[in-house]
Amino acid sequence: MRPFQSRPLRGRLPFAARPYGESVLGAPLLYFPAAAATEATGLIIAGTHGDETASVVALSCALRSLGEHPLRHHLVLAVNPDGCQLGLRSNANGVDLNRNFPSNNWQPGETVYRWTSHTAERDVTLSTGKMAGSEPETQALCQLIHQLEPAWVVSFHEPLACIEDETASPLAAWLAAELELPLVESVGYATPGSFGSWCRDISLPCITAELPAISADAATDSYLQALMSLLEYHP
Ligand SMILES: C[C@H](N)C(=O)N[C@H](CCC(=O)O)C(=O)O
Ligand SMILES: N[C@H](CCC[C@H](N)C(=O)O)C(=O)O
Ligand SMILES: [Zn+2]
Repeated sequence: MRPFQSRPLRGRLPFAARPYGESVLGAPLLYFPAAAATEATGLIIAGTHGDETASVVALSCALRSLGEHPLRHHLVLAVNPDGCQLGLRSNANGVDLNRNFPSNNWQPGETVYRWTSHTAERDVTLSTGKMAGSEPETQALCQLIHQLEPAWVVSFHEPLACIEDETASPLAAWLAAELELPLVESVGYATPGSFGSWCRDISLPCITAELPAISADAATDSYLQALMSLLEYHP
């Protein structure tokens, strides 16, 4: 496969991003729209957890490597720009956005995560939000999805090193093969109020791509072609 864009020209983003809302701290929430959306157009998102930035950087590199080639799928590089800027899993309100979606299984109170992938216990606490869908980043993404009506979503996280799809769809199997990661039906623990839970409620196919614990540099090195292929995916 390509690269389409020669490396000297990959420094800048090829398209202007479009705002779809504002974060808690007033940062624009940005997406790159597909050039000509059809029934097969999907949505790719990353940076829901602001401390999981290898996929944000590697997807940006893939976008820049495609150059001005029309974008086939919509792309959100950073669902949680405040978290990305501050190095937080949560948004600026201390809410784990992937426990804040207005899904039927949303739960009030605290949620926990692991300090690093070498920590056995999940003992770092965050909030799930004052109510389901309380956060501007969550609300704006839900609204964007209702507006765009994508056929599927691939949601990038780190560092569990798997492709999760409860339906084991052809796209998930393809992505698992491209990224050389195992295809699983579940990440193995409950995630009430997660994006995937909300997608299930609205019957929107959702695949979670969990990269391994990897630097942005290594992710770009290892996954550039696969991510370019995902941006261009057509069955
Ligand atoms: C190790 C990392 N800080 C972490 O918390 N990992 C997972 C969640 C991974 C993710 O949200 O994509 C955890 O075990 O809670
Ligand atoms: N590591 C992610 C897993 C997400 C699971 C996915 N199925 C979803 O619903 O978003 C988390 O703890 O938030
Ligand atoms: Zn995550």
